[in-house]
Amino acid sequence: MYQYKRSSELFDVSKKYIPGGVNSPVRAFNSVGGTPIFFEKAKGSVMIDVDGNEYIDYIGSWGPMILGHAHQPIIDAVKKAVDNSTSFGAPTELEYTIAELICKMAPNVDMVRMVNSGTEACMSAIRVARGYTGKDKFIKFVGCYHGHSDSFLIKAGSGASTFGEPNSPGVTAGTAKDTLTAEYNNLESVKKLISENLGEIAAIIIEPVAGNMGCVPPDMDFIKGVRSLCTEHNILLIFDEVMTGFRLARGGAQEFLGIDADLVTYGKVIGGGMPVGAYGGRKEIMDVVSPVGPVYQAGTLSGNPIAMTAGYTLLKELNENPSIYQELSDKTEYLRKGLIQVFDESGVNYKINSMGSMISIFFTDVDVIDFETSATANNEKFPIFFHQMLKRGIYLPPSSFESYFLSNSLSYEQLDKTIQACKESLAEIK
Ligand SMILES: Cc1ncc(COP(=O)(O)O)c(C=O)c1O
Ligand SMILES: N[C@H](C=O)CCC(=O)O
Repeated sequence: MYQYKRSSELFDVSKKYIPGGVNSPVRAFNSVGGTPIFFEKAKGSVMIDVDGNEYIDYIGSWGPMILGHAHQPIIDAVKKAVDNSTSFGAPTELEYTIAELICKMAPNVDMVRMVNSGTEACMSAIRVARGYTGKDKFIKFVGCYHGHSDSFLIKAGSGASTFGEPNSPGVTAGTAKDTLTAEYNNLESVKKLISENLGEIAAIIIEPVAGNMGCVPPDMDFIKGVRSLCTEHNILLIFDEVMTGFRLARGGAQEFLGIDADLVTYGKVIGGGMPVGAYGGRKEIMDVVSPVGPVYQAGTLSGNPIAMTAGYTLLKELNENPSIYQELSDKTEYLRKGLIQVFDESGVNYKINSMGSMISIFFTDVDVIDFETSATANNEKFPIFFHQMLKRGIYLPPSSFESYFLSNSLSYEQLDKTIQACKESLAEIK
């Protein structure tokens, strides 16, 4: 029987010094209730909390733990790197090495600039698109999340929707007016915005496989149509690959879907769990970035040697072992089939979406194709399921608006345990 005594104590004292006791809102368990679990350590796919409870992890630090926690080659490389200093604030050879590797792995990326988070990467990519095209407006999709910079907090997914604040106070009307919102998987909504704002749109930014309204794969006609519209109207297509980059395939969603982007943003994965982000694209576009061009973007700790070491070690392994992607897909498919079987037996309404190693369960009977349909699953069943799974040692994202991320360190035995836990949990929510 799991008990959360120490987590509870830590949550109480944290709330005194940290807003809501957490450093990022989705961690607070607000939409599922109860006490957030405070963790002490993790190895592979198992996380251990401060009360000594063990969980099979389906968050993977929100994506980067593709090969599992405390992956030995990353730990060894980082230990070695810290001896040489934790930051120089000056260029290092490693920055060139990882940039070259990213450009080799990712299609349409000739140049890449490192930043410190996915938010910074997306914010900078929009600035570059504006600087390159000389236009101000951009289109995003309802329920997609591109970080917490002002212009993205308009109908945003992830924590913003979980907390019922898709439009955040603090974002001025002046900023919001340049963010146009279309419906995911609805090409007509994109066409309409373009025709209403002809010649004014710099970029369309999209999660090519959405993960911040749960996992919502793109309809291929839709995503191809978005690409064509961008080409036709001189709009830059920005793929936000903070979740999908180097996860769906070596070349991320661009390779996985066979669609070319003009700019791409990356995040957590390229830091192997350290705080990193990056944006990149064709040379002619990236040449507008300072100090070559006039678009200013900087970062004191950008290209941090420890983060670069962790990221390079992970990317190198992914690059050299493409079978990892097949293994991950096979495991996700095994889990999906197992879940379908126990859900069908249970009689509980559900939909499961998955793509590559991203998967989500939705407690709804409508196909989940956009934010509106995803929101139908944000109901009373989800918190019950979440806590039933938790007490059986399965750690899922504490919000119905998040994707699960599988790690290749998951064993088939752990997947079976998860399916069995799901079967038992469903019996509790009928
Ligand atoms: C698709 C996407 N873009 C951007 C971000 C923002 O990244 P970060 O939280 O590192 O700022 C996230 C995750 O939070 C994300 O999932
Ligand atoms: N959806 C977000 C990242 O992928 C959730 C993580 C966070 O905002 O803390």
